[in-house]
Amino acid sequence: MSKIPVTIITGFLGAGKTTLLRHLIAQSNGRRIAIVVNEFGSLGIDGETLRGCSIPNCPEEDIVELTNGCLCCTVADDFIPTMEALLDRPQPPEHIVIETSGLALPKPLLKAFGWPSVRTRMTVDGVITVVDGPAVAAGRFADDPEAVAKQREEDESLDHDNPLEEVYEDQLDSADLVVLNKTDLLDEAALASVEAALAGRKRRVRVIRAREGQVDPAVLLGLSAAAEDDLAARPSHHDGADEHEHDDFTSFVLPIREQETVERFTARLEHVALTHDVLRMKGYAPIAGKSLRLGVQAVGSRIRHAFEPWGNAAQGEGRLVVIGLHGLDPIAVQNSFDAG
Ligand SMILES: Nc1nc2c(ncn2[C@@H]2O[C@H](COP(=O)(O)OP(=O)(O)OP(=O)(O)O)[C@@H](O)[C@H]2O)c(=O)[nH]1
Repeated sequence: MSKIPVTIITGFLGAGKTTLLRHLIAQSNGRRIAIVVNEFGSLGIDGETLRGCSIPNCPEEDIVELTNGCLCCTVADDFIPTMEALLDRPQPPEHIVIETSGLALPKPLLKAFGWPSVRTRMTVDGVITVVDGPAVAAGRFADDPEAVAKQREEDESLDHDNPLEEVYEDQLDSADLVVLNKTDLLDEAALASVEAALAGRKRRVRVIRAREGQVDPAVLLGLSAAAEDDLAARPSHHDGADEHEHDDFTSFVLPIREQETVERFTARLEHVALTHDVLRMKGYAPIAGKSLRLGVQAVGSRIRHAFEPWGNAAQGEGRLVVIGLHGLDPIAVQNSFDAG
């Protein structure tokens, strides 16, 4: 029996993983693809976004959500049973795509594919790392990405005390393919500089540019990497550690009451982004006089919004998932939102 290929999509918070997945589903040409979405925090926004994608060949039951946080800590209880359940369906998927949380270290997930019940039936076709071009160009993960890449080549024991940088580098160092996304927000010189930094890394992988995650599925699927057999070539800052810390990051959900207008709501979000060091906000709000809800996405201070159906969510009850570094105070963020 041939093994079912699994593609892992990783990449930092807000890099464009869900956007890329939507494109992939829309272009799947009837191929039976099951999607497993792992979220950091307790509210599954990505799964909902995908379910609401209204793409005809994307049935809801093919989207499975794991919202219990870190995959590697829930492998036995959550992840393995989920994968087994997918395999045991009367019509098993032809391909499985896993979107990891933007804060996930991919290596523990790769290790899970060594589990006996999974190893015989699935193989990791490839790890695709989506990179947020503007965030890297702005030095969000390292003060000077090029200098760090160079230094890293020279010094294996380089001390990284920035948890963001560690996550970002672990995601890159597990990749079989890097998608440099949001090219519309960078000029050619900035793109070339980010590419140079990526090319300077020890693990050499192909980098392709993308806008709105638009990459041909033929490029993404079918890499035949068998990554589970190739762990040693994918270094991690956490190699050798039995457990890793989750305390670096925090996530909470704020209830959002009805907002007077779209502008008032986004102004409040902007105020939060300016006054607190938030990494990511996503959610939805009721807007006075509107039957649809307003979906919002914020990466740093860049905010996007669009009206969307309420789906299965309770009508009129808005929610905002906020993710930041440890110590981000929910009450202070709520106050900042209210004052905005
Ligand atoms: N300008 C621009 N925005 C983009 C592009 N791709 C994605 N976005 C926007 O970036 C935001 C984050 O995109 P997502 O696809 O939700 O990112 P993600 O990696 O799934 O985010 P997490 O699951 O929270 O880690 C959304 O507002 C997208 O619309 C792009 O190529 N250009």
